[in-house]
Amino acid sequence: MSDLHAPTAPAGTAGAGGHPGDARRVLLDVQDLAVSFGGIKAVAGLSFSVHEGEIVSVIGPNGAGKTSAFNCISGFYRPNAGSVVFDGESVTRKKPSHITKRGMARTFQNVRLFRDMSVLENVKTGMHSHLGQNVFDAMLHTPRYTRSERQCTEDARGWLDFVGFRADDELLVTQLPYGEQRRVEIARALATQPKLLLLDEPGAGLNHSEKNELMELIRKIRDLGVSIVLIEHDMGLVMEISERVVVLNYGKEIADGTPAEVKANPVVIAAYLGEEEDE
Ligand SMILES: Nc1ncnc2c1ncn2[C@@H]1O[C@H](COP(=O)(O)OP(=O)(O)OP(=O)(O)O)[C@@H](O)[C@H]1O
Repeated sequence: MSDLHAPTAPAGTAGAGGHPGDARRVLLDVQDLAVSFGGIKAVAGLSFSVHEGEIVSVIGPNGAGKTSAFNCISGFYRPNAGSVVFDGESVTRKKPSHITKRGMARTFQNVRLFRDMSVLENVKTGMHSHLGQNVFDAMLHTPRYTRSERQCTEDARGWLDFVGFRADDELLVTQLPYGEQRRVEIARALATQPKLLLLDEPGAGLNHSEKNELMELIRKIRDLGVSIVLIEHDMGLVMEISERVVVLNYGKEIADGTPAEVKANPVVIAAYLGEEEDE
């Protein structure tokens, strides 16, 4: 399997929005991010940062702007204001393909896989950003192409194995149960060799034992040197897995701290109680 390389630049100090006292290098720094849709301010001045090797959860009531923030950070939405600096480079308003190449990968709230492709082909699409093939190699099936295809298949199977995929990788993804589709999506994201992985509600639709396996997998990914940011509604999962929790309400962060700090924060409690009253 391909090696995953964590960034090797020297450690700096925590940037604005980071947790005080965290001396690890800041990998992602989001400052004053904003995006609106018509009159709706989905993200309204969000600032937070993520350090190398950190697991951070982003939580908040429904409609708080979590997915919109992910979409701005990963290039799927163009923010109206603010900045996103990733691994020392401004990636604000850059295309998703550019951001993926720089080392940021993501999954989606509703699994997004190529429905007419097999599991293996789906994972192989994650590798195209860093393959040495060109269109002539592919057309003429040169020895270089054949070699690289073989390596690609081997690596894709390695990632499927890593995420604990148990079914037949020649199946179409639509033939898989939901939990397995989620694993394939994570395998495809890992195949891009990311430094940072954004997971949008990875626990949604999973049963209790699948959620435990997911937590194990997230820790395994972090142990490769990959930083992880997850949006998640399952508070049990969030509190157990996260080193730090960023809480959003109305597009802004209202708290940023350890799970224990956030759980005891009256502003956070009020935001969630407000949600219950709205229902
Ligand atoms: N493409 C869009 N067009 C119009 N409005 C949008 C769009 N994307 C998000 N919104 C609106 O922006 C607000 C924030 O939505 P977003 O999905 O980011 O919240 P969220 O915190 O991820 O919510 P949930 O937890 O329910 O997934 C909502 O009012 C939503 O309706």
